[in-house]
Amino acid sequence: MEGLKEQRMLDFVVENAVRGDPQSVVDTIDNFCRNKEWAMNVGDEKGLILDEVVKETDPLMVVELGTYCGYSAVRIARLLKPGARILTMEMNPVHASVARQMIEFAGVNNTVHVLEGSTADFIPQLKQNYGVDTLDFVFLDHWKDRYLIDTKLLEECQLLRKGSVLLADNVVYPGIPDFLEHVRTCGRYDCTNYPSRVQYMNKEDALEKAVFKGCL
Ligand SMILES: O=c1[nH]cnc2c(O)cc(-c3ccc(F)cc3)cc12
Ligand SMILES: [Mg+2]
Repeated sequence: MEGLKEQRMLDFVVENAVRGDPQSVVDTIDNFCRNKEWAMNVGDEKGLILDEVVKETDPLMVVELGTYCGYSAVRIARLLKPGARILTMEMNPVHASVARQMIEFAGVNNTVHVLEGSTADFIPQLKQNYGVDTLDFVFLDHWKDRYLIDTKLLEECQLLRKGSVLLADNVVYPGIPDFLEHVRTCGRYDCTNYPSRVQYMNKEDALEKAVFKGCL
């Protein structure tokens, strides 16, 4: 097996999925991860919960923290109405490159824009450099040590408004205790836990939804 797992995943999608069909890309990645090589996409089980929260939110402005190979960006984009936008941030240049190709293949590149670099740099730039007013939906799926810092940064940058929805992956495994403690006790969020399992494994995990109640 040459090269990186992520490159092999992209090759498998190009070989087996239907160009321009985001559902086929999602299904093919899940097939790859179940039957060939595990990878840390949010996956099909937690993906169904993600779908439900996206559909109930029906967002126009989405930010994703942690693109990886683009699976959840494609998964979210396939549910959005015309004019909706996803800005997704990825630190790892190889993953960002694979994600851009995955998003292009799925035909959602007019909806999804990959920002290569750190959330610490990009979040404070969203209003001025990316024309963002406030965010309707944020998917946190990057690194456990960044969830809380970045949530506070989103607040400080006035990017959240009453009703903004944060959805966090991995709150049980790998586990994000400081983030959970904050959103559940600071008084500014209404929280809901969605028990599930680690992608493609029989191990407990969960998603946490935190709806911002406004600054006052
Ligand atoms: O590092 C991660 N970032 C974002 N999402 C993740 C995710 O959904 C799962 C895991 C993960 C799960 C099981 C395991 F044995 C090893 C890593 C890591 C990340
Ligand atoms: Mg995750």
